[in-house]
Amino acid sequence: MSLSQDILFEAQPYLIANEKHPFVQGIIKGELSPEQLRYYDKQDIAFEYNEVAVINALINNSTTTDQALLFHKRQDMQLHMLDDWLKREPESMPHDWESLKQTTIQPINQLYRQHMASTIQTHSVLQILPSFAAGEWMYVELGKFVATQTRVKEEPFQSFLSMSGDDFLGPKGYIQQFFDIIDHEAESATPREQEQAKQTFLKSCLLEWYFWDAAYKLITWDDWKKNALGGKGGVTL
Ligand SMILES: Cc1ncc(CO)c(N)n1
Repeated sequence: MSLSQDILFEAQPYLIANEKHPFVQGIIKGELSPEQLRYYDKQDIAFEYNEVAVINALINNSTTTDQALLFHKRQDMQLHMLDDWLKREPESMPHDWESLKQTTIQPINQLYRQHMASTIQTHSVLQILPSFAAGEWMYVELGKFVATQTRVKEEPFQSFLSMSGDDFLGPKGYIQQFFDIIDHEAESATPREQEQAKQTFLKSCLLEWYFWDAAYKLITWDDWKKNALGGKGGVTL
């Protein structure tokens, strides 16, 4: 079994848990409040900017020119997507550089961003790529899942999880190419390095669930503070 097959097998329970999460169910049914959507929006733009740094590291540490070109193409898409996102200015939340820079990175987002960024210092595509590819894979799979459900047609729900299309799917799509790169790099890696890469992927899948959960419950550092300083022994956030 290739490393990517092994990873995907172990990632299945995480995918099912993400499908069941009330935020994902809320996208399908159109049952999320403006506050929940705004929280997600703000945190996710900041998350995607962090991905720019991770993709840069993938370009820097590519072991072939083809890899570098693929990551470069993905980076181009990322920056265009962010540019389009920032141009949308709903009344509830202006999307511009200044307000984005002032957005507080909330606890789970910080944990996830740092989980991904911490792989950069390995200078290894095998260690960096799974941290990023997991979220891509999760969103594409969730997109396929919501497409099988009777989902509401109204915006913003309809456009949610629509990260599919030819760019990501099929044998030449990003997802398969990322897994091919992981398998190629695994060939010259030790079992321990392969295990580390797998655990990195699975941790990203877990943090995907917590990312929905934080948006669903609107969890902030203030909640963490109140919980810690409230003198009631704390509850699980
Ligand atoms: C948290 C998160 N994970 C993955 C994606 C897909 O890029 C996203 N937009 N946000």
